[in-house]
Order: sequence, then structure tokens, then C-alpha cells
Amino acid sequence: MSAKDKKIYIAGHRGMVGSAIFRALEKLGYSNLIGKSSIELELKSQKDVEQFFQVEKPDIVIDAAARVGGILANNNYPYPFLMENLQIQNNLIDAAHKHNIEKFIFLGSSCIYPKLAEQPLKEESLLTGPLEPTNEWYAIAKIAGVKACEAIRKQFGKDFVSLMPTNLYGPNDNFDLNTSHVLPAMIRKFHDAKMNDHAPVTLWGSGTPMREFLHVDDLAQAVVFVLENRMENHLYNVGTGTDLTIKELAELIQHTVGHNGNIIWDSSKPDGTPRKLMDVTKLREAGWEAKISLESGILETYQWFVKNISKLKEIKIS
Ligand SMILES: NC(=O)C1=CN([C@@H]2O[C@H](COP(=O)(O)OP(=O)(O)OC[C@H]3O[C@@H](n4cnc5c(N)ncnc54)[C@H](OP(=O)(O)O)[C@@H]3O)[C@@H](O)[C@H]2O)C=CC1
Ligand SMILES: C[C@H]1O[C@H](OP(=O)(O)OP(=O)(O)OC[C@H]2O[C@@H](n3cnc4c(=O)[nH]c(N)nc43)[C@H](O)[C@@H]2O)[C@@H](O)[C@@H](O)C1=O
Repeated sequence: MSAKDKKIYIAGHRGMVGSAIFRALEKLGYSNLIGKSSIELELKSQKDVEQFFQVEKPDIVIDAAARVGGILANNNYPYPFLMENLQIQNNLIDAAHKHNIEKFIFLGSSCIYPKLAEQPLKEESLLTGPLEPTNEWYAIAKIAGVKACEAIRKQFGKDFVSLMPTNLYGPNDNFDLNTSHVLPAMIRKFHDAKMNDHAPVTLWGSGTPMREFLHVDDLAQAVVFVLENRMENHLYNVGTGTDLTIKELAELIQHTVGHNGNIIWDSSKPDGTPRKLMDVTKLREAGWEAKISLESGILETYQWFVKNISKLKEIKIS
């Protein structure tokens, strides 16, 4: 069977990451892709996941399903960020193992690394120090996923790989101001303020933390690369290798959107980790690197936001 005819299940295919992976594979001619919404398949249910694997028998699984959110959502809802992520990934990883899936790609996040780890963050820094408190719940779930895939690889020699992307953005992002990450939040806040006679925009924290941003279509290319190659290691960072301060990001988005008002920094909101720049040497040496500049990525995402403003998703957490 040609690789492009293999049955590939993309868990979370309606989300920002899953939909980008789906688009990328479709464009390359992969003809047997499956996705299920959370209404069609509740991934927290072990029974339902097991039944799905029995019926569908996928060859390859990409896990882009998770409880995801920005700094405030992570800080305010520790239980779902820990428990839902453990449940979803445990069910998928264990079913993939039992059903002898030939390749499994697990998506985690740069927050798995210790808060004060040496920068740029190398894969070897995992479990060398305390985590950032605003997202330790989510990070612990993701670390468990990385370790489960590593254990299966070590004990059974199976091709289970974990990718740790930096902060992502792009089409189908979450623009809900209570639960979103900073980049979509800034697009929405500056756009709404521009429409409101260039009213002031309130942003969170001090503006001094540094973050690295990767366009989700670049991440999708990294996933395709890992899908098409037998990787030497179990864990790879995915990023651009460059970062900027939150204040610099605000200025870039303000300029792109065309807002002329003031920016107010709300110091009652958390800054989170001071810096989390990825060392992407391992994946670059294997043959992948990011291509989309932050400037062009933000412009394209802003255009997508304006076009889709009436049908944006709202992510509520309880
Ligand atoms: N966004 C970011 O900045 C970053 C994301 N990542 C990782 O990328 C992955 C995807 O994130 P992203 O695309 O941003 O997240 P989204 O919130 O956009 O998408 C998550 C997807 O997971 C599905 N899902 C969530 N819970 C369940 C459930 N209980 N049962 C079935 N499906 C479920 C949702 O399905 P439905 O829509 O049908 O409800 C949704 O499609 C995650 O693993 C995340 O950790 C890593 C680094 C940064
Ligand atoms: C991907 C990653 O995402 C999260 O970590 P984070 O990077 O800290 O999250 P963030 O994007 O929400 O914020 C980045 C910075 O930006 C500042 N900030 C300013 N103004 C707004 C604002 O309006 N909204 C938000 N959300 N942040 C704002 C904010 O105060 C912070 O200093 C984790 O959930 C973690 O689990 C994870 O994996």
C-alpha cells in the first residue's frame, strides 16, 4: 500500500492544529484521512475510543486533540487541563499500542520544560527543574504523554514520536478573550478597539515576558515531515528559533491591524514564564525548518479573522 493510501486518523481535526494537518495532508494527496468531532467521538471515554479503533482500524494516528487554552484558562481551570488531557491522550496512546498502530505522533507544548531551564530550551532539559505554576497542570499531563510514547518506543520498538511546538497561531485559532492565547487575543482586542473609535486596549501582565510564535501551517509541515520519516529520537522541539517580548508583539499586531489608541498593561494578570525559546537544532538537522515570517503570518491570520468574524468558535471551560 502506498503511504498516501494509509488510513490516518487525526484526533482533533476541527481544531487549529488538527485542521492545519488535515489541509496539509489533503494537499499532498493523502486520500484516506479520518477525523471525528468531540460530539461524534468523546475521547475521554476509553470504551468509545476502543470501539472506534476496532471499527476504523487506522494505520497511523496523529493526536491533536486536547483541552487547550491561554495563561488565564490554564491558571483558573487546573483540573480539566490536567485530567481531560490525561484521559484523552491515555485512551488514544493505549488504543494505538493495543491495535498495533504503525506510527503515532503526540503533540505537547513548550511548557513541559522547567520554568527556569537554560535558553534556548533543549529536549534534554525535560524534568530537570520546577514547572511554571500557571500551567503546571497541563504540563504534567503533556509530560505523561511524552513519557508514555517514549516507554512504548523503548519497550516495544514502535514508531511513537512526540513533537513539542512553541506557541502557535493561525486560521481556526481560538479568539475567545477568556480562554485564548495572547496572539489571537491581541488581534481581537486591537480590531475591536479600532472599530470603537481607536479606544484604548488593555493587555495582561507587564509586557516583558518573551515568547516564540510558530504559524500552524509550519507546524503542519513538521508533522508531515515526521510522518514521512522514521525519526531517530522520541522527542523534538518545533519552533522558529527566534522570540520577541509581548510588548513588541503588541506593537506589531497594533500596526498590522491599524489601531492608533493607547495600550494599558493590567499588572493584576500573570506574566507566566519569563522566556521559553525553543532550541530547534534536532528537527532542523533532521531536515525541517519553519518558513513563514511572523509579520506575514500575523497579516494572514488577521485577514482570516476579519473574514470569519461572524463564525468564530467560543471555547468555554468549567
Ligand atoms: N494552540 C497553541 O498555541 C498550541 C497548541 N499545542 C498543542 O496542539 C494540539 C492542538 O491544539 P489546538 O489545535 O490549538 O487546540 P484547539 O482547541 O483548537 O483544538 C482541540 C481539538 O481537540 C478536540 N477535543 C478536545 N477535547 C476533546 C474530547 N474530549 N473528545 C474529542 N475531541 C476533543 C476538539 O474537538 P471539537 O472541536 O470537535 O470539540 C478540537 O478539535 C494540543 O495538543 C496542544 O497541546 C501545542 C503548543 C501550542
Ligand atoms: C502555548 C502555551 O500557552 C500558555 O502559556 P503562555 O505562553 O504564558 O500563554 P498566553 O499566550 O496566554 O500568554 C503569553 C503572555 O502574553 C500575556 N498577555 C498579554 N495580553 C494578553 C491577553 O490579552 N491574553 C492572553 N492570553 N495573554 C496576554 C500574558 O500575560 C503572558 O505573559 C499556557 O497555557 C501553556 O500551557 C502553553 O503551552
